[in-house]
Amino acid sequence: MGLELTVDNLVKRFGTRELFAIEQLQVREGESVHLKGENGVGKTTLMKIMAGLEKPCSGTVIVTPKQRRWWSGRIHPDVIYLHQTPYVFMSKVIDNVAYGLKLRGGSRQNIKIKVKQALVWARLEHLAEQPAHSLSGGERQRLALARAWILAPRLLFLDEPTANLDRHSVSTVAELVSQLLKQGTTIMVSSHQSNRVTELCTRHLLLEGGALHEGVHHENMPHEIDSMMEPQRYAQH
Ligand SMILES: Nc1ncnc2c1ncn2[C@@H]1O[C@H](COP(=O)(O)OP(=O)(O)OP(=O)(O)O)[C@@H](O)[C@H]1O
Repeated sequence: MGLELTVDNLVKRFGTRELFAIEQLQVREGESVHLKGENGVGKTTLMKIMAGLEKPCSGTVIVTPKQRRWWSGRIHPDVIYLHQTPYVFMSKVIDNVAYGLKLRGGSRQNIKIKVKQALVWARLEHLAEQPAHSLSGGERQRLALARAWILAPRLLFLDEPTANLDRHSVSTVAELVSQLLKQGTTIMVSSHQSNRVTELCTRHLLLEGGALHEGVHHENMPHEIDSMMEPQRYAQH
């Protein structure tokens, strides 16, 4: 059964200010969603609530097939939220990539193989031994994507993944996101403007004036973009 996330009557307030009230939203497996909206409208807050990292004031977010009340504090293992400014541990790049997989358990040999695959996938192999905190903005985004990729999420929230990146870095991030889509990962990406990553999306939502508006669907827009990568090389994980 496909993963489905359903939002019902979600309200978020900070003090007396109502940030948004969202009656209904469904995200189905395989979708690629651009969450658009001006700075400060609540994109981050909404995605964090959907990812189970923040509580709404009222309303529900339910994911099926595993029904779960996200704000009970439990994070769904198939859902990952990547922050706009990726957090890195004070350790080497390779250890940052391995972290989540080690928490999940598994043989050392298997973890080693997957970490290597993730580093190659995100084009970070040459930086494997470098301290993660010394990475550039673009490299950090790739590290964040590698850490997500290695855990094979079914739903991935990307919060402004191209903020402050130059054109080349945006293209590289777009290529990695394109790979994730081809592998079947459902993606919601927030950005106040269109860019090469949001262009991969077939569904567009606009958060404006505290309400969510459905945009245009481009059903047949391919997820393909020019890529120098070998697409299916590490498709299984
Ligand atoms: N913990 C908090 N307490 C009070 N206000 C908050 C809190 N978190 C966020 N806000 C406010 O809620 C509003 C929405 O913030 P949010 O980060 O969700 O917006 P955004 O659409 O993601 O913005 P941007 O595009 O600039 O990242 C902002 O005005 C912010 O200051």
